[in-house]
Amino acid sequence: MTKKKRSASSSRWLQEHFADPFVQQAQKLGLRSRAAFKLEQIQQQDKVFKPGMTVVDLGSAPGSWSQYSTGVVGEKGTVIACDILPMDPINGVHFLQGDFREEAVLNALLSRIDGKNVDVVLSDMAPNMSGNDTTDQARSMYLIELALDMCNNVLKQNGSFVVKVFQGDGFEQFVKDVRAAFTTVKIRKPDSSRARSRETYIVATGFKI
Ligand SMILES: C[S@@+](CC[C@H](N)C(=O)[O-])C[C@H]1O[C@@H](n2cnc3c(N)ncnc32)[C@H](O)[C@@H]1O
Repeated sequence: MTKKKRSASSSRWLQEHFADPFVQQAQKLGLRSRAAFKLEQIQQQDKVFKPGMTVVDLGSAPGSWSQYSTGVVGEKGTVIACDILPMDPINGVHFLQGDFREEAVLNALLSRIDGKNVDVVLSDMAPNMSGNDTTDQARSMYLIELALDMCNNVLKQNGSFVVKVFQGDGFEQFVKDVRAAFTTVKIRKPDSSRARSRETYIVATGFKI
């Protein structure tokens, strides 16, 4: 069988990926992805996690945000994670595999959470990109709106929400909706987030209920 030749763009991506200092550092530290450094920087700036907290991690695979959060909340804390893809087990993390857009998956997650008992909702969810900007943006906005609904279902008063949002249609309205629900809202672009990526992170604290 002849090997399929890599496209120029995928070869470039691979070269960039392996030369990336955050990728190298993540491998050295046994982290599942470089995304951990984004959350670490958010924690340094905004102090969203404390030991003993309960965290929900939406779009958790391969697991570096779950690894990072369970490390900070410690044995007395809880991390409940969900992804459409499988995720290898992490000590202290309760993982549910399923599509968060499905009501049955939402209900299964809610059944693992004891009412409005969550301190932090994380969402790093991103849809599979089709290459059509309009479709991709709409799919991504839908996921983050569901994540904001999750906050309304499970967050304690003064809880926090960290969510990846792509700049584009719907961004400004989403920021407004988050501002209505939280007392403080910051828009962050961590150093480890690639400059050319439209991704930003909204860090919202002080959930109003
Ligand atoms: C950028 S990755 C998350 C990386 C993760 N935060 C980490 O640190 O390892 C985005 C994830 O969102 C997940 N995702 C996308 N759509 C989803 C959905 N409808 N339900 C659950 N997970 C979803 C993808 O499967 C993917 O694993």
